[in-house]
Parts: sequence; structure tokens; C-alpha cells
Amino acid sequence: MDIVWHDHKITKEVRQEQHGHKSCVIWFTGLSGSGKSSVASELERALVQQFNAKTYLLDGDNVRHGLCKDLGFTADDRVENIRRVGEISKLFVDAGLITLSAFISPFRTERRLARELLEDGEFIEVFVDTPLSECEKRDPKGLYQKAREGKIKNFTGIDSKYETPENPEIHLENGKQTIQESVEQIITYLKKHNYLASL
Ligand SMILES: Nc1ncnc2c1ncn2[C@@H]1O[C@H](COP(=O)(O)OS(=O)(=O)O)[C@@H](OP(=O)(O)O)[C@H]1O
Ligand SMILES: Nc1ncnc2c1ncn2[C@@H]1O[C@H](COP(=O)(O)OP(=O)(O)O)[C@@H](O)[C@H]1O
Repeated sequence: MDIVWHDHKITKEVRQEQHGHKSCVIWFTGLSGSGKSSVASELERALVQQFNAKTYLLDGDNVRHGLCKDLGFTADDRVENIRRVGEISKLFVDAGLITLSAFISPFRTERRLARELLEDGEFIEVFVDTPLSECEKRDPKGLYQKAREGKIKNFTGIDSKYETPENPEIHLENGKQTIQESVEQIITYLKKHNYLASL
């Protein structure tokens, strides 16, 4: 390939020092309706307001309006969606940000590939573990009902698989606890592992 990588003078370490904290990706995975967006956006608010952290939230619904608007929900398209999101997350980590990525990301292989793009400790997998029955009961967008009626094909949990994380850094039982409790659980992890040490 006739493309040469350029090393820049302002490195990730310089940016982290400027921001006063390490950068990482907090990767939320779980069924549609499990609470990924709600927990991620409340966590982001807490990180900014309480800790003055520099953050960015990438969300499936939003990214699919732009960067990934050419992609649908076949297995191949989801693989490509998560590949792109993994690369974008890496760029945001390089920019020194605490990056929150909230995507169903149903396949173990793609989550592992996203992790492998980063250095040790930079990828924090958060399994938003809400039972399908609860997600279906919530059904805020009416998508489960449409999937059950056969109006949407390849719907995760109905006719497209979700592979449960085997060893996530954080396991949220978000069907049994409040959004705020889930946020607290993540902040406790971040403090314990020194992600917020200098804040
Ligand atoms: N077939 C099908 N299956 C699952 N989800 C569907 C589907 N069609 C549309 N939607 C809506 O798209 C959102 C999920 O997009 P993601 O980019 O997170 O999906 S994936 O990671 O590529 O699997 C998802 O958002 P969340 O409910 O926030 O997860 C849905 O609103
Ligand atoms: N811990 C919780 N307890 C009760 N309702 C929740 C909880 N977390 C999320 N919800 C609700 O569930 C629905 C789906 O949440 P959302 O964050 O949009 O999920 P996702 O991004 O995974 O699709 C929303 O109506 C949200 O208010």
C-alpha cells in the first residue's frame, strides 16, 4: 500500500495531560431497549458535571444517520458498522477523550476486534444485561412489536442473534436497578481503576 503513517507531534499522552485524565472507550453492548443510550448519556453528564471530564458519546441511532447510513441490519452490515465504530472510537481515544460507545454490537468477534484496536486498559466493555422480556415490555420505539409481526426482519433477540459477553469489565443488571445505580456502578469502577485519578 502506497500510504505512509504520519506520527504527529501532539501525542495522545500530551492530550491526556491537557485534559487531566486518561482516555478510554466505555463500550456499551446489549439488546435494543436494554438501556445503553440512557445509561451512557447519564454517565456522560456525570463525568462532565462532576469531574469536568472531556468526553464524547457515540450512539447507534445517531451514527446510523451519518457515517453508517449506507448500512442495514444484516450480519454483514452489522460487522461493518462495528468495524467503523471501533475505528472511530480509537480516534477519539487518541484525541484524549473518555469515549462512550453505545451499540448493540451483538457479535463477540467484532467486540473483540474493537478491543484489539486499543491498548491494554483502554477498552472497558459494559454488558447492559436486561432480559429480552423486559426490553420487549419497554419497547419505547415499538420495534419489538413490529419485529414480532414480521414487519422488521433481522431484529436482535427475535430473528438475529445476540452473543452474550463472556468476560465484560462491567456487568449491569439494568433490568433490576435504576439508571442512576448503573451510572454509579460504572463510576465506582472508573475510580477504582484510576481512570479518574487526577480529576
Ligand atoms: N433489525 C434491527 N435490529 C436491531 N436494531 C434495529 C433494527 N432495526 C432498527 N434498529 C434500530 O437500530 C438501533 C441499533 O443500531 P446499532 O448500530 O446499535 O446496531 S448494531 O450494533 O449494528 O447491531 C437500535 O437502537 P437501540 O434500541 O438504541 O439499540 C434500533 O433502534
Ligand atoms: N434501569 C432502567 N430502569 C427502567 N427503565 C429503564 C432503565 N434503563 C433504561 N430504561 C428505559 O428503557 C427504554 C430503553 O432505553 P434506551 O436507553 O433507549 O435503550 P437502548 O439504547 O439500549 O435501546 C427507555 O424508555 C428508558 O427510559
